[in-house]
Amino acid sequence: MWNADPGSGEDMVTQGGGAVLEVEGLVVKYGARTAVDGVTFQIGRGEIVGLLGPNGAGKTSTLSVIEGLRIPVAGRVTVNGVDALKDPVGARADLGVQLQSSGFQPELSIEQIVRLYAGLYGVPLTHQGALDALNEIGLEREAGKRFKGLSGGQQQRLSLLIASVHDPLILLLDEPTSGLDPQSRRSLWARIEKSRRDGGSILLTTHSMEEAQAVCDRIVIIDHGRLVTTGSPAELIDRHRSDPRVLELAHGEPTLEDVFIALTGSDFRD
Ligand SMILES: Nc1ncnc2c1ncn2[C@@H]1O[C@H](COP(=O)(O)OP(=O)(O)OP(=O)(O)O)[C@@H](O)[C@H]1O
Repeated sequence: MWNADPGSGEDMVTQGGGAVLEVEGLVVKYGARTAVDGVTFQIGRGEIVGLLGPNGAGKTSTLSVIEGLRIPVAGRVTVNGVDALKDPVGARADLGVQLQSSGFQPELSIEQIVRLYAGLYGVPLTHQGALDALNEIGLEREAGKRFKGLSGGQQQRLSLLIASVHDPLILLLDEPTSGLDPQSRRSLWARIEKSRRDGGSILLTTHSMEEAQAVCDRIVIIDHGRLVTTGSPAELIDRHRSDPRVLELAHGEPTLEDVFIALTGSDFRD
């Protein structure tokens, strides 16, 4: 079910009738420090794209600009044809952003949180509607609890539900499965796949190469704020399988992780 190697990213974008997200020449600076240095990539309709890179590569900074939380020094972001820098509110209507746990109101119950965000996104839910939505992620019985009373896996499932409650065209997920046990991780993957089946596109970051290989149609690798390469997991492995650095790292058949380390180096990052 996962990673059926749908072909190159270019093909996906062309077949899908155009990109739903275009990032072009993005430059993000913090003072004198350049965090993102001219990154360009596109996401086609129904694509799951993994934005990968070592610590400090510029992934979160890139997502922050797409989400409208940070103004870039240069570049363009287009969400379903809308210039996200000129019309951030218009662009946000098509985005589902996974909030970090600290973003949720501590005094509200889970049901109230779901209904609050559904209302904000313009898809108000009744009491039963909220319970049905919670039932989908196995949290119906926790409806009266506070967010902090949920386990890590339950919190992640809830934040993914809230990010996707309005069926956004594009879901942006920053390390959606970090710290989760294998069961919760699989359940999150299933929900991500469901969003895609419903016609959505997903841009996610992860440090798990196993996850990227399993879930993503296409990988965009960045390092030191610059695009290193892009392609489906199978393409990246095929393209680099004879690279001496990959041959040295691989134990048998090369993996995406072997290619990733070969391309980004084995030094520790900040
Ligand atoms: N608010 C900030 N102020 C100053 N520098 C920042 C800030 N946020 C990020 N940086 C720097 O910008 C660079 C890119 O950071 P960013 O968080 O985008 O990387 P990342 O790829 O998401 O890293 P990680 O995998 O560790 O989350 C890093 O050098 C980081 O130290």
